[in-house]
Parts: sequence; C-alpha cells; structure tokens
Amino acid sequence: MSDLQAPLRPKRKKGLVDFLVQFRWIFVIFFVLPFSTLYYFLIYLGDVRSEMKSYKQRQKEHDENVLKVVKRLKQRNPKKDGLVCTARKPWIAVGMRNVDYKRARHYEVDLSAFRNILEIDKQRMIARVEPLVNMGQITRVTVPMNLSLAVVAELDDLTVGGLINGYGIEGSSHIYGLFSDTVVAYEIVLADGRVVRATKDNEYSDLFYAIPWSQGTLGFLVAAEIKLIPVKEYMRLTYTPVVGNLQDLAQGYMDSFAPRDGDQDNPEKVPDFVEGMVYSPTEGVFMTGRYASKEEAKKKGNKINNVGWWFKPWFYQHAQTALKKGEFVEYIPTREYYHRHTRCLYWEGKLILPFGDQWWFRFLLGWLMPPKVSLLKATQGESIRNYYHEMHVIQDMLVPLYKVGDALEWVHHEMEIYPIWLCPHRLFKLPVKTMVYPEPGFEQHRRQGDTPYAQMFTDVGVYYAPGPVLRGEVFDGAEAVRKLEQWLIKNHSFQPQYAVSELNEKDFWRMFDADLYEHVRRKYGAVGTFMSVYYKSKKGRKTEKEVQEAEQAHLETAYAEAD
Ligand SMILES: NC(=O)C1=CN([C@@H]2O[C@H](COP(=O)(O)OP(=O)(O)OC[C@H]3O[C@@H](n4cnc5c(N)ncnc54)[C@H](OP(=O)(O)O)[C@@H]3O)[C@@H](O)[C@H]2O)C=CC1
Ligand SMILES: C=C(/C=C/[C@@H](C)[C@H]1CC[C@H]2C3=CC=C4C[C@@H](O)CC[C@]4(C)[C@H]3CC[C@]12C)C(C)C
Repeated sequence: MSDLQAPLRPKRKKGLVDFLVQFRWIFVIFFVLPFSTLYYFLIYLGDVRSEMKSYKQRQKEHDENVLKVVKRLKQRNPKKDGLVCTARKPWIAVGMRNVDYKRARHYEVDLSAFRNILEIDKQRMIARVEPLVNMGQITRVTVPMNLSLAVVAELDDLTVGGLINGYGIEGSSHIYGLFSDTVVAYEIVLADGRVVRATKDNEYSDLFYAIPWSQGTLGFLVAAEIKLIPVKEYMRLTYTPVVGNLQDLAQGYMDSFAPRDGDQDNPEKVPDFVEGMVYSPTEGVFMTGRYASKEEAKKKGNKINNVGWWFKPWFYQHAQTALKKGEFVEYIPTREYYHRHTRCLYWEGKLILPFGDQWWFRFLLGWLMPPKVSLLKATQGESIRNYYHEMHVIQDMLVPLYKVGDALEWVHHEMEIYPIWLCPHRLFKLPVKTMVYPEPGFEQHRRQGDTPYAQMFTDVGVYYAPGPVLRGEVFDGAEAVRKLEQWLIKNHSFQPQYAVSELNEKDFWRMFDADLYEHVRRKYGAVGTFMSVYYKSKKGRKTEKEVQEAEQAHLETAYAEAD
C-alpha cells in the first residue's frame, strides 16, 4: 500500500449515547465491579467444590449429565420446536456478537453442569475436561503441577467449549496451532442422541476435523481430551522495541520468532511464547518468552515481575516502556503471564474505566478488576451495544504471516486503531480441508515461518476506538467491518466468529470452506436439528419469517436426504 495517509473525515455531532459511554465508569465502579468480584468469588467456590470431588465422582456425574442431554434432545419435536443450541445466555458468552439466534425461537439444551476437570493424565499428558471448564480454572489446577494446556487463551473466562467450537489462540500458537489443534479427542452427543468419541484416526475422524469453527452446529461437545505440556514456574520475557514504518515493524515481528533460515522447529531458535504490540504507525514492542525454573528466576541480578498483582501497571502499558528504556528482560510467574491481559481486558479497560490505569486507582481498587465481560454485556443496554458496533472495532484478522505488513497498513488506513495485537499461529496442512485452511501450494514458497506441514499465520487483533472516533469525526463501523471482511477474503484470511460479522451467506462461504462441514452435517444428522453456522454468525435480530425459513430450509434438506 503506497498511500499511508488515513482519509480526512468530517466532524460528527455527539449524541446521548456518547455520554453514556463516556460516563459508564460511574456505573462500572459502583455496580459492575463489586458484583464482578462477588461473581468471580462464587465461580471460584464452585471450582473449589468441583476440585474437592474425586475423579470417580466427577466421572459419575458426567455420565449422568450426558444422559440428561441425550434425553432432552430426544424430547424435541422437530415439527414444533425450534432448532437446537446450548442454553448459555447470550450475555454470559465472552464474544461480541449479539447471539441473535437465542433471542428468536430455538430449542435449548442445558450444558451448565459440564464444568468439571475429569482427569489430568500425567502419563498420556492429557487433560480430559468438560466444555465449561474455563482458562482461569484449568491453569489454577495444572500450573502448580508444572503442566499446562499447550495453548492457554489469556482471558480467565474463556471456556474450553467456546474455544474449540469457535477459535482459540495464545502466544504458543506458533508452535501448537490454534486451541482446537491441541485436542486429541472429542466426546460428542449427536443429533440422534448417539454419544461418540471422535479422534483424528478413528471412524469419526471427519467429525473430529469438522468441529473447530463449527459453533456447536454438528453436535454437543460434552468432553475434550487436550494435550498437556511440561512447563516451568516462570516465563523469562524479553521486550524488544522496534521503530520504523509498518512494514519494518512487521519484519521485526517476524524476525522475533521465525528464523530466516527456515529452522522453525529448532527450540534453540524459536521461543516458547511470542506476542507483538504495535503502538503507533512507527512503534512496536515484540515479546518473546521462554519457560524458566524458579532457581534461574531467583538468581541474583534477575528481575522478577509479578504482573498479576492488582497494583501493577497494566501489561500493555508496561510493555510499552521498552520504547523508552530499550530492550529489557524479566521473569514473570507462569500463571500470571498466561493471564496478563485479563485485568485490563487487553486495552479495552482503558475506555471502560479511563483512570483504571492510574496508580491511585490500582492501589485502592485495582483488586476489583477486571469488570466481568458478562456483567458489562448484561448491563450495557441496546444503545451501548449498538455504539460498540458502530463506533468501535473488536475484530481479529487471521492473515498469512507474510501479509502482516499489508494488514497493518490496511488497518491504519481504514481504522487507525492502536495498539494492535499480533500473535502468530500455525495453520496445519490436514488430511482434509477444514473450514480454515492454509493457502494451497504455500509449501513451494518456503516463506519465513512456514514448514512443509504448516503455514504460519498471525492474528492481527484490532480492538479499540478508531482514530476518527477519538477525534470526534464520522466513522461507520459496519462499513469498516464490511471492507475488512472483503480484504480478508481477497487475502486468504479469516475472521473469528465471536466478532460481529457483516458477511452475507455467499461471502461467508467464500471465506470459510464449506465442503467438509456440509458433508459432516448431513452424515451425522445435524441438518434439521442444529442451526447452521452461518445462521448463528449472521448479524441482526431474526424475524419470525427468517426463523421459519431457517427451520423449513433445514427440514426440507433433511427430508430430501432421507428420501
Ligand atoms: N484468546 C482467545 O483465543 C480468545 C477467544 N475469544 C473467542 O471468544 C468466544 C467466546 O468464548 P466463550 O464464552 O467461552 O464461548 P461461547 O459460549 O461464546 O461459545 C462459542 C460457540 O461455541 C458453541 N459452544 C460452546 N460450548 C459448546 C458445547 N459444549 N457444545 C457445542 N457447542 C458449544 C456455542 O454454541 P451456542 O451458541 O449454542 O451456545 C457458540 O456458538 C470463543 O469462541 C473464542 O473464539 C475471545 C477472546 C480471546
Ligand atoms: C480475540 C481476542 C481478544 C478479544 C478481546 C479483546 C475481546 C473479546 C470480547 C470483547 C468484549 C466483549 C464485550 C464487551 C462489552 C462491552 O460493553 C464493552 C467491551 C467488551 C468488554 C469487549 C472488550 C474486548 C473483548 C474482551 C484474543 C485473540 C486476543
């Protein structure tokens, strides 16, 4: 892109909702934060209760709960009841979309009891967990054992079920891929009530490969076996500042974890963790982490930083100091490192609580942070929700690594949002073409980060108020997302479905590959029972006519299949 200048835009008149957003902190401090703390505490007690049960007891309850799911599915009358989804309330889910399908006719199946860790198998290095186990809960159990899921998403509240049926990513994804790539087996309840265990090489391997990104539209996940890795007590983190234009920053980022000689599987050359933060069109800080023992961390001269303590500076601001003081290294306790973005919701916390990063607030009330996303969603009302769709961007662009520079330039031109989060992840070449897949023939180019078996991608995370909005200028959020989606389609890139999407059905299936998904939906009887993934991702309140059409379309397909 040659012209990096962002377009000039006219000024916008502020309305009531601008003030609601600006002064939301009052409500957040007096209501959301105290209730969030209480809510977190109750969840914590639930986790403790779960951990007090023997594994045998948890398995017994699991079997009983699976039977309840089967029974509920069998009770459904397809002629009268709506299409099936989980009973999880729209406001509880972490994602940004409005979950409109749960606000229209649907048939709910309650999975809320599935919140136990069923087994930590140190021999097989597998954690068998139920879908509502969340990231905070699992790291609390595994990290003290010097074990961890291979990919731990940063926000405590993200659930195994959501990360598998949607997508999940973390700074270790340049080695292990997306969250679902670390799963070795799924236990699924199919539309007809059969309970199957799908692995990559058993008779249900097609189902196994189709589950990620399917949004719970093939069956209900009731347990997953997930790969564990050995970890140490600390993360030795190096913060490297880079200055230059956006293409220079992209190159600096690539060089931080992808050796130019292509030796991508060499642990000497490739760090355990990577993350990049682009703070402006000319400044970025790239962080690389390696696990370190407590003996190493506590050696004289080493700096230990407990970033998880409530009074500590917010992580993204702390990282930014590398731009002033130059490269530095410190040791962070592993679990605190995993959840480093939880306390300030990346940098979204700054807009919700503008002084939340000040030292006096952190010391006095920092322990109440973060506001629970679900309580923010439950109390935001329609106007603030729409404001976030129209005047704010929360999107991820999953782009091939070599296109990161172009993506950064595009975001600058269209949205001017900073900071931008960069997190690499592999897309593996699988025996079948899944909904997201590497570029055909990528192996021939031998680009930085690629291996013969996986193409390196990057999540370009674009979350914040765009420059024009901060300057009080006109901005059309829906149009910006529409353009972003077209850019993604043109550049073999993907948009996670937790975000608000403007895609029409045709474009949705230009972005994602439909073949395996459609095949598996028909083969396992999901058509006519579960909603389709596009119906779930589609933005906007569903009219009765649309709901009827969706139900009818499914029924017609199902009957045609049966005939
Ligand atoms: N670091 C990261 O990786 C981050 C990821 N995210 C995204 O946030 C999203 C929200 O997470 P979360 O609140 O945990 O999940 P959600 O409750 O939003 O679930 C996401 C989707 O998965 C489906 N699903 C969840 N559990 C099951 C199950 N047991 N069986 C079948 N389908 C299921 C849901 O179906 P239904 O609609 O029927 O409930 C929904 O379509 C994730 O999808 C993730 O991609 C967000 C922030 C960070
Ligand atoms: C995808 C990633 C991280 C994303 C987070 C930054 C966002 C995920 C969900 C977002 C939010 C949900 C609902 C909200 C309610 C609103 O009233 C305010 C905003 C927000 C709290 C919003 C903030 C950003 C998220 C937490 C990974 C891959 C980095």
